Amino acid sequence: MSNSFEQAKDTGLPPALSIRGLTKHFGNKVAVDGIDLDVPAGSFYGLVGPNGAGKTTSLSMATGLLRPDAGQVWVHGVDVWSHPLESKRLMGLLPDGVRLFDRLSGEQLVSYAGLLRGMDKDTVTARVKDLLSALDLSKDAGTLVVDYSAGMTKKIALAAALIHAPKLLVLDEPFESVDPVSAANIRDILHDYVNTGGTVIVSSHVMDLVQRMCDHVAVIAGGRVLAAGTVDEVRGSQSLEEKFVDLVGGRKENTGLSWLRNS
Ligand SMILES: Nc1ncnc2c1ncn2[C@@H]1O[C@H](COP(=O)(O)OP(=O)(O)OP(=O)(O)O)[C@@H](O)[C@H]1O
Repeated sequence: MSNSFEQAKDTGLPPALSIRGLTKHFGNKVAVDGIDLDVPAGSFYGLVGPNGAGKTTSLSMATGLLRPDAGQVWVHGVDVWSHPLESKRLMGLLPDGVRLFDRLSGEQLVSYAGLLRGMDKDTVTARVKDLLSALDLSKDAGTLVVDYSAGMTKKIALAAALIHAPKLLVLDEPFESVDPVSAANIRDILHDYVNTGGTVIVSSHVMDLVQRMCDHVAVIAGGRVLAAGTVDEVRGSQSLEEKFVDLVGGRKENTGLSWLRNS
């Protein structure tokens, strides 16, 4: 894994996201244990790890939503915690499980996100229309978000994250509950975004998806980075799923739950 200074030497640009020594405790529990990570600008970066690995906590701290106990984070060279407004302008976020203003319609919610970002009304109106259409939500534009399904809610939150055309998109579990056609549409949008200079960080439990979709990956477990680099560097001659199981361990022999067997 290169550090931010090597990255700067290679491309003349700072990484899209650079993390050093990021740490978070909850009581006695170490949720994130001194993580270092560089996400190159223009990469499609997967973040994978078992349940409770520290992915959401790391992404929350990296994006200014949760104050770290220690460590620093830069987005395109801007310190997230000392320059919150400037860094947040560069980012679009799809957080995991954060409540939306769900008494707004989908159209109102995305418009509100654009207006909050200081965009003019005409641009917001045009982009909302484009986003709802690209995410197959046009016919539900007037429905209250509280009445959306889980997958529709993910998609409208993604639209709100995209409206200001950020340079870095951070997506926590974006495909959870999303149907296969919508997921394919979202992947197309994200690939197009990366091909035109954006950077995407996506956390996921679906190794096959990360292997196909991402060019870089970091494996996190127990609040530490176990491996990071290009997908090919990390997986070597194995599939990403096999490598993940090797790195993380924890496969159980199927000897338990005898009471669950019918024969
Ligand atoms: N607000 C909190 N209070 C106490 N403990 C927390 C809190 N948030 C997270 N944790 C703990 O920190 C650890 C990391 O949690 P985190 O949600 O970051 O994991 P994750 O990798 O995103 O997991 P998953 O894949 O299941 O979503 C877990 O042990 C979790 O129980």
